[in-house]
Amino acid sequence: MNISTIVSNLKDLILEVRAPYDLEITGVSNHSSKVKKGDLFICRRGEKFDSHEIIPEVMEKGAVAVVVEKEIDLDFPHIQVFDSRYFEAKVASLFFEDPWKDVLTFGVTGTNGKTTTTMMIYHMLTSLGEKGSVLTTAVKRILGSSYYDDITTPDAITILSAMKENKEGGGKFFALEVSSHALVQKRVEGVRFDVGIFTNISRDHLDFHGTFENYLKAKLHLFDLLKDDGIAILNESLADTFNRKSRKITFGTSKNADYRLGNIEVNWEGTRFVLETPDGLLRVFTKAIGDFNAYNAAAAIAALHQLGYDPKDLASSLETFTGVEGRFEVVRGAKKIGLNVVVDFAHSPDALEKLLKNVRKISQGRVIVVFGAGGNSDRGKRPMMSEVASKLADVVILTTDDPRGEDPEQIMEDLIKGIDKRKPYLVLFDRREAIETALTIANRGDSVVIAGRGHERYQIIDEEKKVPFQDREVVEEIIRDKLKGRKYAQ
Ligand SMILES: CC(=O)N[C@H]1[C@@H](OP(=O)(O)OP(=O)(O)OC[C@H]2O[C@@H](n3ccc(=O)[nH]c3=O)[C@H](O)[C@@H]2O)O[C@H](CO)[C@@H](O)[C@@H]1O[C@H](C)C(=O)N[C@@H](C)C(=O)N[C@H](CCC(=O)O)C(=O)O
Ligand SMILES: Nc1ncnc2c1ncn2[C@@H]1O[C@H](COP(=O)(O)OP(=O)(O)OP(=O)(O)O)[C@@H](O)[C@H]1O
Repeated sequence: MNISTIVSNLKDLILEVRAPYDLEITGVSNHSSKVKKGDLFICRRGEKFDSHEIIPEVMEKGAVAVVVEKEIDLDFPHIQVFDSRYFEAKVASLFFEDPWKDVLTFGVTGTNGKTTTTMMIYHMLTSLGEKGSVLTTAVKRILGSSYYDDITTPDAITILSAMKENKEGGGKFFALEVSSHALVQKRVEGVRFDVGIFTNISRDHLDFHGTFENYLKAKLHLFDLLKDDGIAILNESLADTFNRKSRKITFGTSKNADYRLGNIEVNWEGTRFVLETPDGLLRVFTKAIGDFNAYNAAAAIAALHQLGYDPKDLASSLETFTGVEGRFEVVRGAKKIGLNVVVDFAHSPDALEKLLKNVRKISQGRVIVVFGAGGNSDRGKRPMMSEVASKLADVVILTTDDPRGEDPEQIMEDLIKGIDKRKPYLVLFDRREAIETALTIANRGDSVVIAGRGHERYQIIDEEKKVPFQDREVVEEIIRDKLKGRKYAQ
């Protein structure tokens, strides 16, 4: 691709071009560590860094031109644009040849359930023999190959190059989890979706969005990115917020919902419910535990049914969906010491409430919960989470999550504010000790819930130092030790 192609396709986004029109671009990049020879490098102003300042470094690494947002005196091929991030998304789509075209693309947003709903779509389609790819917090799989990354929704270049790989490898669909951060930072601006799903909204990420209205607005923007014949699928509670031209389909429990859920039953084996679809009644079972998973399944089924898939095929493929790592994940080995242990990613008040209500519903014994709160994030949700825990668990053990750059003592103070002091609670900063204590004080038949970090493989301390720690692995190690020492729950 040459500069001329970029200019003719994206002229409205460009302020000034100071580069030869026949200059060939063989790649696009946005981070100095990823620059390759022949690249067009996009300079961005970030929270921590301004890559306009490292142009000499990227030139040395082989970039042949740069995109700048600031007016700078530069004797090197460059294009000045109004908005680097928006331009990045559009130029990446151009460079990777609009890889969302002729491929079924799904974007899933919402406060909770994004990963699960996206993975349900992926599971149903692959079970039905379709080839495709998925990007979520927990699973990133481009056709056959998987990789791990902390970010939920990657940057525009990563997404669009993955979409191209998917399309070139014969992928017929691409399912993408879309965070509200990504929507604000224009990471998905270069994609057009066949289906956009909005699972639900409750308080989260207000540190980033400032107000709940901004948070909602950010999420709703997903629907501006639908293809002309794209479909918007919303939780019925959000139906009134939708004022776009696209086709709107709702799911929920009221009789107005297009896909109406009923008779939700949850046990340690999974979740069962009935779904009234526009084509008749469907009985659904999934091994993913939790009544909220019935809602996630309803959204996923609605999406595929609207695209023409047979609802019965969808329901039968969902039967083998076992859930997502770190989401209501039952640690099987805990049965050997007589306990139910659940590892879950719930890190918002709403998710914690739904999780604990479900565990309570299917448990005979007491419910003991271990959780903390992440640092450098929404402080207001911390006391709300402990209030929920005090209300719904018999014993609360407060511990450390990812403190990142924040003082764990400060985070703990925020958490303690919401605790009901008349009920049993403990404060144990060391997460391993907190988990071990929960497993030790639990009696046979009790349930221990370890919330907040789900599948995550390390804790982030001292701003960005990563210390290996995975809740499920720690539980398994403690159980092994207990079995060796024969310290069974009584
Ligand atoms: C606060 C935030 O969202 N930051 C995101 C943002 O980074 P940034 O552009 O501000 O980065 P920066 O470090 O200031 O750097 C500025 C520019 O210099 C470049 N740079 C920087 C350093 C360097 O050595 N060389 C270099 O070229 C960077 O590539 C960037 O272009 O844009 C980056 C690329 O799109 C993101 O990776 C990064 O996410 C960081 C890692 C992050 O943790 N974000 C979280 C808050 C987030 O987005 N979370 C949501 C999920 C939330 C949830 O549901 O829980 C997500 O989608 O993951
Ligand atoms: N539909 C739902 N409503 C409320 N809570 C849910 C729902 N689905 C999942 N949860 C809860 O939220 C947790 C995270 O689920 P999931 O990973 O699917 O959500 P997410 O939106 O992808 O989260 P994140 O954005 O943090 O990655 C689950 O472990 C469960 O406790």
